Amino acid sequence: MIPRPAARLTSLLRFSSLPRVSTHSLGPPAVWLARSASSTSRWKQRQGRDSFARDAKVQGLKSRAAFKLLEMDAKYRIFKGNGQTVIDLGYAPGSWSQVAMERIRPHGRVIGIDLIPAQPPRGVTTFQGDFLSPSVQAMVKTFIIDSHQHQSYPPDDQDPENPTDDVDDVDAQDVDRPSYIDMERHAVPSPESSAPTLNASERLVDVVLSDMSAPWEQTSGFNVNTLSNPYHRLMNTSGNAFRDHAGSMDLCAAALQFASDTLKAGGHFVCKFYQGSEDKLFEKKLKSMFVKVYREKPESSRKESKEAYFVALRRKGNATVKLDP
Ligand SMILES: C[S@@+](CC[C@H](N)C(=O)[O-])C[C@H]1O[C@@H](n2cnc3c(N)ncnc32)[C@H](O)[C@@H]1O
Repeated sequence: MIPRPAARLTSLLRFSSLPRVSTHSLGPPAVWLARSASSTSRWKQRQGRDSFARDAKVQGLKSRAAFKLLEMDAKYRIFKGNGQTVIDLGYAPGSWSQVAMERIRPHGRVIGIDLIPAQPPRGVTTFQGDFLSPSVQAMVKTFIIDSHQHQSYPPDDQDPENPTDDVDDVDAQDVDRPSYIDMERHAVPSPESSAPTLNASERLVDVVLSDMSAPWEQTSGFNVNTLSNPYHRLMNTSGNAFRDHAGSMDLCAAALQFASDTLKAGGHFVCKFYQGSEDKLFEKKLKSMFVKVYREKPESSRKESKEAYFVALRRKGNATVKLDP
């Protein structure tokens, strides 16, 4: 039985966020307006009835998705504690990153990647870009290696539970990284932009998480100009089960290829998918690379959704996968 979220998450309450407001909005295309109003009220009604959504709000978590990861972590011990490196693919709005950060603080690091701009949770380093793009993957890999070489921890005599005020002023790590526009410039695959192949000693990641799901057309939230919860502006399923399944398998494949290149021996991998005909083949690939592989449908995942998760534990030392590009 999963402990009540409120009991387990009191320490996450300290995560508060100041909304960063964008100054312009183009507004909705006229054709979406009618659907937008009704789907917004349906969404609001559903959220109102949803105890996980309410708990998330009360506890300062960026979305109800946090509880899925908390359930899986309670069952499988995905995080081993202080100092780990966690990659959070499809991090926005950031509740999985909040959970991961809480588990691996004070010396761990969480690196989030998402298609859409979002205000990163405190202490999380983020990139905006399409993770299916080899140039984005290459940039993240290079960042992991470079930042590992330059990693600096606070002095030992500083109490990690009570960091000094100046640490509190920093919302997200200030890293020297290319802008989104720089990334887009390299979006056309070229030999230089393809992801570098890493040798075993350059595999520095402890956990790869992927909650990516393909954003569908915007149907609500056109009047929301804040980055603090961009999630509400996207639907993450198309309503077409095969399309959702096929899209999710592409995202899973990209996440697994990245895990194959970056995860340490013994590292863990968690990946969302929409159930369908191709998931067995993907599970087989996972079993070739990890000691244990489980399918999970967390209690907090909506019953009516075909969404589920693979939890793959303990990467085998020399096992790699090569997936079709
Ligand atoms: C369900 S949300 C993730 C919620 C998140 N785990 C949390 O706890 O806040 C799925 C996210 O995947 C992102 N996504 C989908 N396809 C992507 C891609 N190709 N590259 C990067 N992010 C992607 C979407 O933009 C969306 O923000």
